[in-house]
Amino acid sequence: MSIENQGGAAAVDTAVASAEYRARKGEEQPLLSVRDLKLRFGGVKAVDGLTFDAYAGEIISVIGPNGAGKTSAFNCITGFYRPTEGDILFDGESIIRKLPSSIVKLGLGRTFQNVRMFKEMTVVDNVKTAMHARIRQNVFDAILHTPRYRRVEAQCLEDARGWLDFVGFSLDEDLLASQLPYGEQRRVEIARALATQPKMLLLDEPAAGLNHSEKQDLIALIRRIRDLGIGVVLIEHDMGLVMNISERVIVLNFGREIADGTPAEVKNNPLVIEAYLGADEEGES
Ligand SMILES: Nc1ncnc2c1ncn2[C@@H]1O[C@H](COP(=O)(O)OP(=O)(O)OP(=O)(O)O)[C@@H](O)[C@H]1O
Repeated sequence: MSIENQGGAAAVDTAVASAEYRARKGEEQPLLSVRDLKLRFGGVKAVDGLTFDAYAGEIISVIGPNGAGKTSAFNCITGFYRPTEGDILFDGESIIRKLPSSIVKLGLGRTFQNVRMFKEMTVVDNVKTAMHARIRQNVFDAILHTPRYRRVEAQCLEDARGWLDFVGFSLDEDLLASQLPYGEQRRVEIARALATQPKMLLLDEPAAGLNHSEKQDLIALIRRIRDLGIGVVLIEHDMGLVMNISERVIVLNFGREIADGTPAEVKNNPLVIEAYLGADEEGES
């Protein structure tokens, strides 16, 4: 895979994005701050001293060859793995000892490389379930179906439909998740993540398995999410999409960050070119 000659007419004005980022750095508190993060699996350094900041309302991509440590880093940030060393601050608070469910409640949502939904539940119920992560329903209200319970449920239903609409889901909300084509499952997964009301959303390979037109829809959707003021951090192998949409790109190789800059900056970075060429050569041998 090459990272050269990617991007396109619709790519962000990276010079402006870069200047804005530098102006913000030091002035504004980052929403997410990853500090010298390390994760080892036995002798393997999956993440090796990763440090970066991410801000609200910004689209960042984390790229790197297979095995570079991208998903491991995401799993540390979202509480699925406990890092070996380092710290992760979200909204100024350390989250490295928190459970994934608590991290979601703080406002850090995510999607997974392989879609994770309740396959035998309807689409709309899948989204409502995600909302329940934030809503406290009294067990007696639930059993007795009190007016309070019915009011909260009605609000959940309305919000779930709102998020399905927002992601462009146009099929029947009462279909089972297992009945959906793959591209629609991906949309609903993003609706589920949005329903947790994140301040920041981590998307793990959102374009994987999508066709060209679905990718165009995804690009528009990610921009709409950013326009809500939500920070978006994505891991992605589709370089056309990355270069088109990202305001900033962080490049990992062997668990280490080798570049952090605008798409134009990283595309021309010799270390990045070498990392990708090396990966291509390994693939060919
Ligand atoms: N649960 C695990 N146990 C042992 N080693 C692991 C585990 N998860 C990841 N690794 C190793 O850690 C390194 C980083 O893997 P990781 O999946 O984070 O990379 P990645 O950049 O997300 O790769 P890809 O692009 O292929 O998804 C690899 O060497 C991988 O083999």
